[in-house]
Amino acid sequence: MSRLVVVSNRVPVPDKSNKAPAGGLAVALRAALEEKGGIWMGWSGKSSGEEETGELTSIQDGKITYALTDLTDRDVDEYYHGFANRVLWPTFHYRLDLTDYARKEMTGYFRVNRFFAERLVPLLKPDDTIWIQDYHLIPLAKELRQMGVKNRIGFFLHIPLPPADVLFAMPVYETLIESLAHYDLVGFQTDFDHANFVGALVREGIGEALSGGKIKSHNRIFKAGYYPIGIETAAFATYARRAIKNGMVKRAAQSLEGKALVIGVDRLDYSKGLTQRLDAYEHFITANPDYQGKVTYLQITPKSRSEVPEYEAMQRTVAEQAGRVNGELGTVDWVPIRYMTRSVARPVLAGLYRMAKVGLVTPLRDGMNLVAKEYIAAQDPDDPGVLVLSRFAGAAREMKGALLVNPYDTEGTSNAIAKALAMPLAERQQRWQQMMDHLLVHDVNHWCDTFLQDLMQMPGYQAAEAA
Ligand SMILES: O=P(O)(O)OC[C@H]1O[C@H](O[C@H]2O[C@H](CO)[C@@H](O)[C@H](O)[C@H]2O)[C@H](O)[C@@H](O)[C@@H]1O
Ligand SMILES: O=c1ccn([C@@H]2O[C@H](COP(=O)(O)OP(=O)(O)O)[C@@H](O)[C@H]2O)c(=O)[nH]1
Repeated sequence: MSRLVVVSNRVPVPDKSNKAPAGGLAVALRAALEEKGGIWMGWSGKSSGEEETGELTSIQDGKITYALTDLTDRDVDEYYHGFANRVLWPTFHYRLDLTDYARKEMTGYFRVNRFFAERLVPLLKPDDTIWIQDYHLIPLAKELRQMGVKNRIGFFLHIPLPPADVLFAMPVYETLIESLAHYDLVGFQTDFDHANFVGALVREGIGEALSGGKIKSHNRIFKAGYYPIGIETAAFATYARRAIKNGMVKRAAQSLEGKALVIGVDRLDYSKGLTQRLDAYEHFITANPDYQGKVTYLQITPKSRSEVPEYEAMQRTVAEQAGRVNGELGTVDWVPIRYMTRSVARPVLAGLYRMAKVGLVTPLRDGMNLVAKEYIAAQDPDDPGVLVLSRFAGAAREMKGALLVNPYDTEGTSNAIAKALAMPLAERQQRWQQMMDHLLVHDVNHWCDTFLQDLMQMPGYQAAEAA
């Protein structure tokens, strides 16, 4: 059986001192690695200062070897904060206004990808299956091919892929598209992302769609498809059921004093639509005065990528906005918004989701959004809450029982909050059941298995295949 080699920017190394269960992606990939045996390689999250680090740190856990590399300060700055998070992230999230393209950082991005390839090659065996994750590592297959690697290589993009008009505004788009042609399978989160990719190739005259999801481009035939990522649905539902015994969850429930809970959980990221969401909540409270003092909105927003200027600026904007709404609408015995920037462990999150009558997931653009799926998995079947979901989250392609909103439409989102809070039990149950049935089948193992099955069906790397 062929070994699996996963490469991602961040590597969820198991931490025995941390009792919190890992996220679904880590669990699914770990399960696949455990079954096949394999390697998970990536950045340690640490900087080695000015000097390039010599050795990979290797951690053995059962049949899995975690292989971690430090990066220099310059690498972290140019590759991660710079090109990945100031060019690729905003462009792929349709935010050309926030894209800050610089040639130096682009060079750093390609340099770090080559560095990853150099580190990976000595670890590889000829029949390993390689699965590369996300936008940080788009050029990695090309680098590996140049070093003679002929293994099957798959790539999964966790964030959206925008249409050609947006994508082509990025100065280096040709090189990145060409890089994708070195994979055997390229996976996206949704049918829209997949269609945008094929559309961009066709429009540029650099690719054509063949039958069976195959694509001919840059003298290669490879496959592209969509594989919406799932969560560990059944396990998450169990955490949520058990969470009522958790001390912190109990204290949170008592502190509500009977008020209806509305919850939002997002990294502090401009793609998550936080300012628009706060506007919508303010509008809801103002337009529905009967709810004053009867509802509490808890927004859990761990800080993220704080070294990137746009993220740092957002920390102030969102905190000030939450403070202003509380100042203007709050009373001596009611705070409309509880806003926190500390992260919350997943078992506690599961309990909070279950307690919440409304899950507010309103990104301006999101690859998938696992919070939307976790909120549904955590609900009590006898009294489920309602998901208010942005139509621009990848999750909206699957979660048909949600109240879909346009997050730019303040009044529309405000109306959806009101509708969710007033929704009769029978309708809530019918909507929830439909989504839960879907999530139980389309869980994270399903995502992992379908991607790997499709990858294994590819014939392997043949440079002259399409000639
Ligand atoms: O590693 P960070 O820079 O701290 O960022 C955290 C992760 O954010 C992104 O998540 C995406 O993947 C999710 C799972 O597929 C998806 O639900 C979500 O919509 C995406 O935004 C990023 O793509 C990851 O690489 C980061 O680790
Ligand atoms: O305080 C927090 C906030 C978020 N999360 C987890 O972070 C993930 C966020 O994933 P999502 O796909 O929603 O967005 P991303 O941050 O990857 O863009 C989810 O699994 C959340 O449960 C968490 O564990 N603690």
